[in-house]
Amino acid sequence: MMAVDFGASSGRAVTGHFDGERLSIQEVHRFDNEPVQLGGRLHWDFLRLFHELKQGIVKAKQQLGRTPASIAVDTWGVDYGLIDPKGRLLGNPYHYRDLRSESAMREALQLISEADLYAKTGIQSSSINTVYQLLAEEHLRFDQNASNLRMLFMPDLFHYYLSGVMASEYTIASTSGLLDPVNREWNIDVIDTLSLPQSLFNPIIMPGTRLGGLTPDICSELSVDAMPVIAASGHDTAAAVASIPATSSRYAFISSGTWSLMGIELDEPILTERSRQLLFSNEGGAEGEIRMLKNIMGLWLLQECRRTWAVEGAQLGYAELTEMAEHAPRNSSYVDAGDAVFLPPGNMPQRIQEYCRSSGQTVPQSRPEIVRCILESLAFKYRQTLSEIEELTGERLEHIHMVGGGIQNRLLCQLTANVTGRTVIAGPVEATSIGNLMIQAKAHGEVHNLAEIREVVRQSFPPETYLPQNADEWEERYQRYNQLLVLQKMKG
Ligand SMILES: C[C@H](O)[C@H](O)[C@@H](O)C(=O)CO
Repeated sequence: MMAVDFGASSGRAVTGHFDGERLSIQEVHRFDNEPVQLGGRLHWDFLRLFHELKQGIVKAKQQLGRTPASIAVDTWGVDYGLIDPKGRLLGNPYHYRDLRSESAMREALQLISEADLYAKTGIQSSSINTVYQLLAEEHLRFDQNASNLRMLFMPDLFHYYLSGVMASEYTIASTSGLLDPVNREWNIDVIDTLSLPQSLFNPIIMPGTRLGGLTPDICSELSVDAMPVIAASGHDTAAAVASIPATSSRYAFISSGTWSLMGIELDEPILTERSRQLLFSNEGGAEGEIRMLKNIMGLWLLQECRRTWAVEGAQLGYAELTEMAEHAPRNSSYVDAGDAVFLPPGNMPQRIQEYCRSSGQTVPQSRPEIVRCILESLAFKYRQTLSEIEELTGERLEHIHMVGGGIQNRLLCQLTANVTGRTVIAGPVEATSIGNLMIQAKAHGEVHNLAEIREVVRQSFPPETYLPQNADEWEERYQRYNQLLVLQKMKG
């Protein structure tokens, strides 16, 4: 089998061999995912990404010596492409960090209240949500043809160009702010209230659905057989959560990458006014369960600092940045890693210093101090989010499973254990690709449910454990962080 995982900053094609007990994986192609600023708007470079996908298929066949048994694509959430009646893509998809949807969000909330929208869709209100992006869409506002257009989320868009089949896979559709989290279907009432054409939306399919084989064009272009295209779990976070090597059900998870998605798995959504105020979303899982989670800015803060420092002439690797933070002077400045001020691209070191200055804190000057401030602020945000999850569920969670590329930052894993006072179980790094591959294995009937998938992951990719250290010292520092946030909120 092969999985193609598109993250917000990089992508990879990974082959997987499942022998009935263990999964072994091989990365056959890795590539950068660089968005493009064009005419003041931020876009994904879809043609480039589709080319990289095809490179991945060619290299997978070379590595395996035959066409893989199947393929599935997963990507980040919320973004989409529009397809015209002739099946053509109407331009490069917009990037969710493009701020075009902010005004559309304000307009939408004139038509339906935030509380009502949350009760009907269970998604935290954010301008990145697909619902607001669609309302900002020129093609829908001014195009006579609007009612003949079809919307395909990023993984569905790749699957369409591989198989010719249009459909909306459940987990990715659940990131839109347009799905009813109870019946797991489009919320027509919301769609009509916002005057979006119903014809835009494709039928919802559940994870593991076979869409069809590769098109003859793709097969002849790449000299491969028509392997099945499977809509495994299109949303990368859902694929990552599916591969958590958990033994019990009472744990919190953190899917760590460009974003940190922190939450818990539930049978049914929590749609209370309190969960809305705390900015929790109810996204869909690989077996129809609910991932109640919060979007936290994550390592995007570090990625953007690294990009800014590169422009200043300092090419710094992530390991180097972490090393610097390990030896940084004692930090006492924090930012709220949930604050939307950090969403758009830009000079992040300056934005962090400005945040500390305007909140009356010591301003971190050096790069090591800024990295340390970021990592500690993330760990404190995880602690705050953990207590909110426990408040909403009424349960104490004994440990935290951390998965994804971000766990390679061992300092952040240890800080998370220290600040939360809980055991952190870290792994696998390639959780998204592994989850994608194992849901394909399920579609092939090789495994039957999430519990079996997690047993395979545990045996194949043993996780690492971090135990809390110096809990008292971190408890006192967390209280200071909390006071700071409360003050910030009061200052609005
Ligand atoms: C916008 C983010 O991509 C989305 O909210 C998040 O869930 C994700 O997909 C992270 O990869």
